Amino acid sequence: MSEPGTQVFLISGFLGSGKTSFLNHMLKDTPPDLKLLVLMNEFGEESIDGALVEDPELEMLEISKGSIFCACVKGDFIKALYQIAFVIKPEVLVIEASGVANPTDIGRDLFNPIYKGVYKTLEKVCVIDAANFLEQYEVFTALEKQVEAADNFIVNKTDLVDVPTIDSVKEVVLRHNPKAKFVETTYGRVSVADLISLPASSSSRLAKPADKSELLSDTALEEAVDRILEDEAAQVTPPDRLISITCRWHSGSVEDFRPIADKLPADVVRAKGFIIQDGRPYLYSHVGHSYDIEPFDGSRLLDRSVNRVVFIRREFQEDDIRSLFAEQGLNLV
Ligand SMILES: Nc1nc2c(ncn2[C@@H]2O[C@H](COP(=O)(O)OP(=O)(O)OP(=O)(O)O)[C@@H](O)[C@H]2O)c(=O)[nH]1
Repeated sequence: MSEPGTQVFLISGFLGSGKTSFLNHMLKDTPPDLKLLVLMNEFGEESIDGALVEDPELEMLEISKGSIFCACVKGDFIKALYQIAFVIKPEVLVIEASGVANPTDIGRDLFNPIYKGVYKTLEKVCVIDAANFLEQYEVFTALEKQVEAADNFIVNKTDLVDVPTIDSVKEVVLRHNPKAKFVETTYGRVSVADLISLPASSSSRLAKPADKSELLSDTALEEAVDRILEDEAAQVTPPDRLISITCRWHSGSVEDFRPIADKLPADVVRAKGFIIQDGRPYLYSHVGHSYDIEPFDGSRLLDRSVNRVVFIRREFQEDDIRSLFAEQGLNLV
């Protein structure tokens, strides 16, 4: 019998398109005994998505502060893949890429000889925000790269648009990826079987962690990472110039924060975070020109000692956002 390998499933899609919503749906839809690992990648300096994953039992790794496909944290990504391939050895690895990722090189990364063929298959799904795609597509190169790289497309947020808009979105996607296949939905509710073929799970087939003597030494692994990063064909430059700003503060209510969300500079493309009021967390999520603040019932561990919001924007400055907090009398820490 051949050594069981790992099937890889990449979820791409622009900031706020609905990747985590789809991931949560997908996790409910997979057999409970399947050994599945999620690798979450966030562009923001601080991870918010980790707390949004609804399955408290889930095995999860997080790489924040940049895109796993860009030079900034690609080294961490390659090392994490090494650990996953030989120590964790899941049957399925689901990677949620950051919303600004350029996934062009993922195939080359996964099938690098250092992983000795452990990564068997790669399927790529791109989540599209039907309400914001046509506008974002004009501005952000990452979207074009994500569209070109994917096999399947989830056209999400169809509740917010009319049929001609959905048709226009698909037309643009097909122009860059003529083989694109589409599923339309809301809140990422898609039957996973329509997108990927998961292995029939059997824990008896699970591979054992490799013996330490079989693994590359730390130095050899660093050298392998350097070779991958130095590959001239690799696309390790971020496709779009964006920055992330993290704001933390202690006091204040949801209503104190709302005027800040109302007055955000127009170049903020995504903002999200948690506001704690009377010990209860509220999830703030801002995409495009609108936002929601709703009670959050997630079961994952959440730091309730501080309010924290991450803003992702195009202008490389933060004073205007910090001033909005000062105007509201909220002292940042
Ligand atoms: N109206 C509507 N809102 C949606 C839908 N899907 C997701 N949302 C909302 O859109 C926001 C972003 O959804 P997420 O699933 O966090 O998106 P994401 O792609 O993981 O976001 P990032 O990780 O920040 O890039 C959240 O407030 C969701 O509740 C949908 O189909 N319709």
